[in-house]
Amino acid sequence: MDTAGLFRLCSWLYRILPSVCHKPFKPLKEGHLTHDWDEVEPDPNQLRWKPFEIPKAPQNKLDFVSGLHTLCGAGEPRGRNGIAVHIFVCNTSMLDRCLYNSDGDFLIVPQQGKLLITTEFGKMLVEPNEICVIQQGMRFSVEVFGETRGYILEVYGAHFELPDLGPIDPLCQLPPGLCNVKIAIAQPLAAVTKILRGCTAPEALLSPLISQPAFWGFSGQDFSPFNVVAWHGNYTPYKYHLEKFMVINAVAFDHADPSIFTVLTAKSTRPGVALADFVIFPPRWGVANNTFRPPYYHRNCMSEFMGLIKGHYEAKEEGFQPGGASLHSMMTPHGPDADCFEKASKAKLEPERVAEGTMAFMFESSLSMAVTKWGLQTSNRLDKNYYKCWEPLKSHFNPKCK
Ligand SMILES: O=C(O)Cc1cc(O)ccc1O
Ligand SMILES: [Fe+2]
Repeated sequence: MDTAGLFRLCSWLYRILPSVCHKPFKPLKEGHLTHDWDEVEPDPNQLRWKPFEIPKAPQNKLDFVSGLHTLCGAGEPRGRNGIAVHIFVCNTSMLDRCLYNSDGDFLIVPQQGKLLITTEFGKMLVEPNEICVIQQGMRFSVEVFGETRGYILEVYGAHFELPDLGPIDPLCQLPPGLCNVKIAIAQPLAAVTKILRGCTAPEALLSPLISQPAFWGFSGQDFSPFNVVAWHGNYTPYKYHLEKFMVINAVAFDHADPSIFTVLTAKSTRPGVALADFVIFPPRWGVANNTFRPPYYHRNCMSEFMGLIKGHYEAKEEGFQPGGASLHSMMTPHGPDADCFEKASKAKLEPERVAEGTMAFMFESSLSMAVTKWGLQTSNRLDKNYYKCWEPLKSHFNPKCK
């Protein structure tokens, strides 16, 4: 039970047997999660990763849990203030085991492969271009159908909610803009009544425990952890199709801040400053006049982690690939690559489709994120040449020009 905004979040689950009947938890060596942000020296550079590699089954079988890797983050779960970005790569379903996160909430962004997620509230099929949120404490198990990859934003101490909409949330008309909860958010429909397998596999119920960046597990429960015959309440997992986002943009001139593309936000304790925003860059029209339409060059007070679900990101046609990522730390300069700059500077400013067939996203945080050892070294996916994409930029300043 928790509160977020004006709503008390709470659900009641009616079970065949209470969850409490189980053997003691034991620490487990599983996955590669951490919230040790001092593993390696901080790196203020613009960072970009090539697509994270998905191991091949059957030689290297990984499920959703064993294929989890922490890439970057800040803060920590004990103090209930922080975030982590994880990458998951897997090829095998979680068999006879499930997971809950006692530290925080997971916003899951599948990039390749569908996830069939069984929860205590019901099942959700989550495909690339959809996202789902599994909140603190909710047990779930993930079935996959081949090589699967995606991104996770974890928040400690806050829940995701719709961003404050200000003037685009009219009292007299429906629907309000951006991600409209009334028409768009789907919750699992039915309680699961008949998943009867219990936690019989070794260490079948896994939990990353507060203060331990590791999994704990128990086995020997002879009834299903999903033994819920009915539930009611508003604290549930949910999913959202990114195509349903109502995109708002500048229709006269200038480049609007990407916070207009915020799907969900997790508020920090400082009013107006997000612990983390989940922002998308969907297909849309670009119509602004007298404007350099791609993102401007900028340095700002947020950490910007970006991923690409499909297609090409408008500011970097090459190099930033689906299944890869980038991180621009606070105050680190970044912006369109030289190709994009040249093309957009010469382009005729007619209405044009932007980002057709594409879905890029950003996890933007007011915290200063550090990268893990896996991110900088072990994953071996860091693009050492990223900085070169800006090298061809040349000065066009010519005071004699009319
Ligand atoms: O850096 C990025 O590519 C993300 C971004 C996009 C945009 O349109 C404006 C600002 C911004 O940080
Ligand atoms: Fe940016």
